Amino acid sequence: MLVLVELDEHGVAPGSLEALAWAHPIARELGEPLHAAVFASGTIPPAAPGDPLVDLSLRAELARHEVSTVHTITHPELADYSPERWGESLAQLIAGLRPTAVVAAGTERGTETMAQAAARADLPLAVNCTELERSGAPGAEGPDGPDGRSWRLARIRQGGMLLEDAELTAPIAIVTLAPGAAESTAAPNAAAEPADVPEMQSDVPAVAVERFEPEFGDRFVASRLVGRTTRDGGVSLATARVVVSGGRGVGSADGFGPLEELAKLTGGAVGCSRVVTNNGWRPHSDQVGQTGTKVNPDLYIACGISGATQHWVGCMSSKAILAINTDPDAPMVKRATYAVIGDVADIVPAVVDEIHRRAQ
Ligand SMILES: Cc1cc2nc3c(=O)[nH]c(=O)nc-3n(C[C@H](O)[C@H](O)[C@H](O)COP(=O)(O)OP(=O)(O)OC[C@H]3O[C@@H](n4cnc5c(N)ncnc54)[C@H](O)[C@@H]3O)c2cc1C
Repeated sequence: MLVLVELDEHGVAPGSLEALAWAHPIARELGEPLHAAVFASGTIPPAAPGDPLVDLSLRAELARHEVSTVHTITHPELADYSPERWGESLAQLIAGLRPTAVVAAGTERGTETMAQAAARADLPLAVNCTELERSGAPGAEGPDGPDGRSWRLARIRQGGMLLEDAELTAPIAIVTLAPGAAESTAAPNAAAEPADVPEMQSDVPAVAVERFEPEFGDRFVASRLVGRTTRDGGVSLATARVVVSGGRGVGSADGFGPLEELAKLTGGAVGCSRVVTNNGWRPHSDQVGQTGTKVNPDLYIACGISGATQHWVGCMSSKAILAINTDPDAPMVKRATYAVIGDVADIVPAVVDEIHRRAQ
């Protein structure tokens, strides 16, 4: 079984930690080793001695998730992200490895890469899955021929309004994990059973590293990165543990000042509803919901947001929701874990003042 592992500046990206945590019990159930694929472009810190491709902390993280082998995909054309090149690389790796299943986080990049890879490998793709298990006997014949395998899966559809049970028949199951559908914990006994994974140098985590160099023909068509804009610090909306989100009730772009301060004090990110982006108060990248980002923080603070279905599907996976609203009957208030009935322009500055007071 193969997991596409995305990296960020801290190592394995949060969505990929979830994908690893989700995949290893499935691999164990199948009695198969867990492999990881990483694109060794830019983000991987340099070399451990004798192992020039994957740094030690990354290997330790992968070992904690029972990964036995990491395939580092390297090519001069992969210095930057390119959906076509990533997809083609993954398709070539899949063709060589023939894993039973390939799993990626349902991030934008994970989904895009898996769609590219599946199309190039002529395999079906199931996105936003929450469950995956083999439903036929190993080696059983499926409609796709002797290699066809049957899988039962559950996946989230229609912006989160429908949980679908589905049957997938394919020689290799290509799936993405719905964001927030798994806890990003390490395997419980991974550290206790180092003998399960191949032995490496004593000071190097026991994960085998294999370099994979894809081939791109001269006429390979791919999009190319032409510029980069950096966010000024802070955490991303999709991975923030606290999201302070504002709706029409915030009143104006300036009304977001106290929300930004609260997000800063809680180490969180600012989100918003579509009314807010339609009004030009915040950029679309801040929008939470069906046509925005799906978030799953520990705490979602919904300020002056009614809780329309299209917004709710973007925040319903939050562990706790605090609604601040003047209307006690607003759907967001009814569904929230906690609610404060009042004017957002009074409540949020009061919370900010209280945090400052307690910090003194
Ligand atoms: C196809 C489609 C896709 C969509 N996708 C999205 C999406 O991705 N994300 C999204 O958010 N929406 C989306 N929408 C829009 C969605 O249906 C709602 O219109 C939108 O979420 C409402 O935004 P809101 O809660 O800010 O505004 P409103 O629904 O107008 O609610 C404002 C809330 O603020 C409260 N309020 C007013 N003043 C104050 C105050 N001073 N203090 C405290 N509370 C106050 C009110 O009681 C009310 O509950 C989509 C719609 C469609 C049709």
